[in-house]
Amino acid sequence: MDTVRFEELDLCPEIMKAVKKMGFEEASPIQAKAIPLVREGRDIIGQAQTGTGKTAAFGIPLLEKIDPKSKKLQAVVLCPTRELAIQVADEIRTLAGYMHGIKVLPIYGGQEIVKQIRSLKSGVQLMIGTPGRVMDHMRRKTVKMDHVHTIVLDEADEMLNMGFREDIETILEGVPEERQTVLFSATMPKPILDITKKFQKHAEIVKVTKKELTVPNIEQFYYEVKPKNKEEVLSRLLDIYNPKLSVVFCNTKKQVDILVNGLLGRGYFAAGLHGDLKQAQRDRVMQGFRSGKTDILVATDVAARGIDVEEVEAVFNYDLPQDDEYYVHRIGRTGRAGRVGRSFSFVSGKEVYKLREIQRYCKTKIYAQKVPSLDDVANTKMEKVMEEASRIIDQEDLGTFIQLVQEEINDTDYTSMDIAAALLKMCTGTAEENEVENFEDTGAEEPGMVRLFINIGKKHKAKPGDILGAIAGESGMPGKVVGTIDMYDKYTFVEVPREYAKEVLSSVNHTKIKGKAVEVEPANRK
Ligand SMILES: Nc1ncnc2c1ncn2[C@@H]1O[C@H](COP(=O)(O)OP(=O)(O)OP(=O)(O)O)[C@@H](O)[C@H]1O
Ligand SMILES: [Mg+2]
Repeated sequence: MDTVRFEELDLCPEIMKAVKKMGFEEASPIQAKAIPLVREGRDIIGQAQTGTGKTAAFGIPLLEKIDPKSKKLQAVVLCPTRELAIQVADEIRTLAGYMHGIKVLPIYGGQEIVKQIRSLKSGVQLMIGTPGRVMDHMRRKTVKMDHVHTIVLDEADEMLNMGFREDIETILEGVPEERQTVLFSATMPKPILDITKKFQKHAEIVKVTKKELTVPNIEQFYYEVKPKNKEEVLSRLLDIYNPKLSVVFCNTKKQVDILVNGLLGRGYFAAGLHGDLKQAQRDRVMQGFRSGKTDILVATDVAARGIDVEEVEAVFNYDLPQDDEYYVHRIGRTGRAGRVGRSFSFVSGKEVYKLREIQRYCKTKIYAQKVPSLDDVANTKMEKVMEEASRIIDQEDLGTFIQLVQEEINDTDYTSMDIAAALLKMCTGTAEENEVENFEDTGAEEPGMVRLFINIGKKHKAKPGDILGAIAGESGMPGKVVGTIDMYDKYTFVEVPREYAKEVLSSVNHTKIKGKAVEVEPANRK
């Protein structure tokens, strides 16, 4: 980052104090470039990568332009989503924390209009709103635009796309012509730039030039995954990378709901966000996510733009986005303000071509990765547990625990190794079941068969070619298991018809046969 200190930008002392309190040391490049121009009153089109501080780039000069003595509405920021309106209002309020007499109000659909009208009457100078609700207030005359001198369109390209264009036009027609109009986004597709001519006067493009549209501190990966395996692969990646917070993007509301249920069923703290939820629910979901109570936000593109949550360490494209720009915005939910992040995109079949197109558009490389196996997941969990165990051994007093283990050894015929292994197993938890349904290629030789790798216990030694009728008999399913393939001591590969596989696994667990069906392995055949 080019370094410009906030001192050099000549901010008013109150804002300077707030900026320091927020922990900003240097102005980001877009802030350094845009603040002086917006302050001069110029119309600008500001473009800079995700998470590089565009909000303060317009928020600071906007606050400086507000006359606190007048209680009239003076500036309006338009945002494409309700969550973003709330967030931008919060950031600007924080920036205004030491200023007196400035009222900032978010206005969005789904919130009680009567309450909004009451707040508006109390003299709001700066309104942050979604286009639909702002228009609504203009129609009701509960908002008067005649003293508005500045309008900001945050995520301008999104708002000017077909969906919002008319609304924006209507709003701008209601604002005095001598206004200043400022647009910001991380992406500015050419057609949008043409449209902006209609809204702005001699606009200057303020672009922080970078080759890539995405920030370099996000590592970008992709996985080829069949649609029905996506949930399993997502779980494995979550287990391996263990991100503090993650955002998972799906293309439909229905998929969001399905995935949230699936993840909850697997024991993850996930919540969904999409346009069919009531506003109160949406607020609850965002609050839960911001506070870390929910660590996986599953969302449609409503969460793709602008949302800033510090600890998001991973973004998943569960479905590949339809538009290239959306890829940029979605993955931009991580790696913000110089932090690092990772993005994982799932593609199946022909979508690989779409992914190539996205890479060309973003001018970045998205690296292909192999889906981690259950072994990889288990190893990662094991490593983490062992790391923590080493720390405890080195740093903590284990006297009483050692004594307890010793007593257990004296009372039983277990070794300390048995006890350590059992505890490790408890800590790491092994993923069993489910796999059969999810995993297509388990390396079975015959079509329609699934290969299982199971621990049948030493006394059940089976030879290659045996029919494991004995096990099947014990588990109450004679004749369903078809044959063994390989032998590794007490571990045996068996091949069973796909439709019986899950039943076999669970019945092997039920009977007294020691051990469990530990894994479904895509085994290497000779
Ligand atoms: N100069 C700065 N130094 C450090 N952090 C900053 C600075 N300016 C802004 N930030 C912080 O960086 C984060 C990202 O800022 P912001 O949300 O404005 O990004 P953005 O450029 O609007 O991204 P997007 O394109 O995703 O909307 C915020 O948490 C913000 O408080
Ligand atoms: Mg933003």
